[in-house]
Amino acid sequence: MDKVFVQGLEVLTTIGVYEWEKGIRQKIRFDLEMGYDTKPAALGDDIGQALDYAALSRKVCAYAEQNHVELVETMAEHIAQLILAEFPVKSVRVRLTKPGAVPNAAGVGVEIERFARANGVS
Ligand SMILES: Nc1nc2c(c(=O)[nH]1)N=C([C@H](O)[C@@H](O)CO)CN2
Repeated sequence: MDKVFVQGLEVLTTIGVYEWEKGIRQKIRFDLEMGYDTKPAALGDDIGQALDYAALSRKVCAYAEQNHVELVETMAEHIAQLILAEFPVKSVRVRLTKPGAVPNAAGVGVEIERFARANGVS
């Protein structure tokens, strides 16, 4: 399956399990990979048949900025379900990194993969 990806998409949001985290915004980073047939867009050289990674990135940023959760797991799941619901993709892989959350680690986080249902509804 072809893939369309977005790498290193950074968002400032309120996320964390500790009280001190609930009053601040922290940076999170998304690496996204969508299963999508790119051939029709390529044959027609047509953005209308492409998975528009700019539009997708805007939706992800808006959601992550405006919705505050405790766990990186929760945010990753919400983003995966948002993409499956709003874009005609076959699958989505979401890697969410929280840089600087753990001293001496460059980043921590989760990576999940979710699939569209067979009938195209997620
Ligand atoms: N599996 C997880 N472990 C932890 C999380 C999380 O979201 N998932 N979050 C925290 C704190 O919010 C941490 O990021 C603050 O430094 C701790 N462990």
